[in-house]
Amino acid sequence: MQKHIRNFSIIAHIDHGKSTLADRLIQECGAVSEREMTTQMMDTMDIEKERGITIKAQSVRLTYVKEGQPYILNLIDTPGHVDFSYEVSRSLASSDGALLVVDASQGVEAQTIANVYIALENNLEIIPVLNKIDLPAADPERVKDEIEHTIGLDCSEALSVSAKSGIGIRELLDTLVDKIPAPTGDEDAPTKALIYDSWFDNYLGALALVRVYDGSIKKGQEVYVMGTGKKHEVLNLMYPHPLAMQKTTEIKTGEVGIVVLGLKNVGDVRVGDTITDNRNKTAEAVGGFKEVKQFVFAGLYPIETDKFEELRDALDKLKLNDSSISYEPETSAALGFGFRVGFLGLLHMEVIKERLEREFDLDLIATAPTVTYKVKTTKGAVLDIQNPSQLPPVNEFEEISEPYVKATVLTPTEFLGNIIILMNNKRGIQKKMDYLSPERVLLEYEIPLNEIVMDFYDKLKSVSKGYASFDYEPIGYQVGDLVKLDLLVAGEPVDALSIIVPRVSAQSRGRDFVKAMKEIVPRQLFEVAIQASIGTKVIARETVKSMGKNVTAKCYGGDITRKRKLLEKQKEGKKRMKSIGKVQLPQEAFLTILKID
Ligand SMILES: Nc1nc2c(ncn2[C@@H]2O[C@H](COP(=O)(O)OP(=O)(O)OP(=O)(O)O)[C@@H](O)[C@H]2O)c(=O)[nH]1
Repeated sequence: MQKHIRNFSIIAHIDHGKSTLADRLIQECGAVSEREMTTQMMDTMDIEKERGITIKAQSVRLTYVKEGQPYILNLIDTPGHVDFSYEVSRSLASSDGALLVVDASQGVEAQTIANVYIALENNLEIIPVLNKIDLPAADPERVKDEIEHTIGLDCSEALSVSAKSGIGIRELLDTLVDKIPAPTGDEDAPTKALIYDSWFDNYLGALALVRVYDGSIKKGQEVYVMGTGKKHEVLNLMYPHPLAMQKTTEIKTGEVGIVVLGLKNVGDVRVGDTITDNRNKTAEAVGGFKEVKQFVFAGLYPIETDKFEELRDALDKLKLNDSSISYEPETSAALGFGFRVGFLGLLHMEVIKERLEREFDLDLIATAPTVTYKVKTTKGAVLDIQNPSQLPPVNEFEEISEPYVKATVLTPTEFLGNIIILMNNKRGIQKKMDYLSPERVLLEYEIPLNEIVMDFYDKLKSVSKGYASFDYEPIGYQVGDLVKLDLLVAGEPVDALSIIVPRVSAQSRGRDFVKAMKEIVPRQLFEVAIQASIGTKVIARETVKSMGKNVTAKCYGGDITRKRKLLEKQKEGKKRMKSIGKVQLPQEAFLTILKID
């Protein structure tokens, strides 16, 4: 019965307690035993548990009994980090309501606002929930005012809870049953189900997590996937659960479930696609949501050149689970064969690189991340450039455009000055400044995305002692006065180190770049010139002096084990080095540009 189903997501700024709240709801509904209960049940990947962040949205089906009536609750825990906002958008597309969790000791932050907008776009019933009221610093009244002021959401009936100690959890469950609308699909219409997540399981193959809008999906049914135009037999059906998925024979109207079609490739059950009955097709697919789009691109190269095929295999396997990466082979004169990989953002890039190294035992060099530039050539073509070294010569193009974003920053007022300086340095244009209270202020900027994919987060954190929060959304392209800056090591241009920079700051960037490189390039047996150039014009130069002697000379005789250790260390260091011509460069040299202002 649809009237006893509630489909909802939990949305919040990072660390405001979504995963902890999900744990508590799971526990309260008795979906896992005391013994099985671990913290952050819904964060199943190792990296998620280690970093304490949610990367993939997860679903769980719960049963809650209110006044003797059992209700089916389909809960979706969503990630809070901006890189993974498309996960939020697809979770919300399949929900009827959202619990908006706000840390009562902190208040509204950048992702609180961003996620509420996605929920509003999907016409969801939003229930404000003030979490962490057990903390002495909790100030629910102030935070309610903030929510009303920034988002315009009525907070008179907002709930106060502590996900940690369990205060207010029953009331929350009762409220969501009362307030979140039940699904309203047509039970007799042809099957219509939205795939809102898919992943690869080693035993079962590609799995599709669906929300059924009309009709139902039955075991043994012949279904038709509208986007791919292929028909498949439903081999199995399950209800989602972080520990033990429960088998079923039918997923009914309004329900959420996992469909097993025996497919080898997740590409056959793409997120956003619609499943219908092969003999009785629905007229229209379910309306979509934000497409996954890669914003950040970087070259990934194996340190050992013969590992290229292994890297390809590893990427193929990762893609089975994380369809949000893109990759194509590229070659670099300096680094050999590798891939240009597209990511959702910098955190996503870090996570993928770490998984490739850890799960597939690869040593990789990542080049500096970059955005997609649009280059209009003199012949009238528009090229998408995701690798600075591929920018055509200056006389072959008319203009370069770069992607811009609307950036929202929330900060305690004491850091306002620092943040304005930072945003100006990053070419940001201020669009709004709104005091939420005498202590907190909201800023909106238009800013080139490229400035953000460099080390913006770290800088923002350091100028605000970690208190400012930040979110962004793309707003299209603008023409920029940009040039390519090349780096030469011992007279050789290193293509993997080229970057695109604004002309006005090219000179100073070039100087800082060579200075920083000088610190990183180890002394060689000969003198090494490090130069920055624009076209053929050298604009900055530093020299790394020759070393000549063996490092053990430092040991003044004596302790032989110390000598041996040093030699071993030197050897170990060499393994992680990359030879560029005659010069050995360490891995971090390729990310030097991220370190300079
Ligand atoms: N004191 C207190 N701490 C809480 C409460 N709820 C969550 N926390 C803590 O806050 C931190 C963040 O909680 P998470 O549940 O991981 O937050 P999240 O919103 O899921 O974070 P992401 O998954 O990274 O987006 C953890 O250290 C929790 O233990 C609460 O009610 N009271």
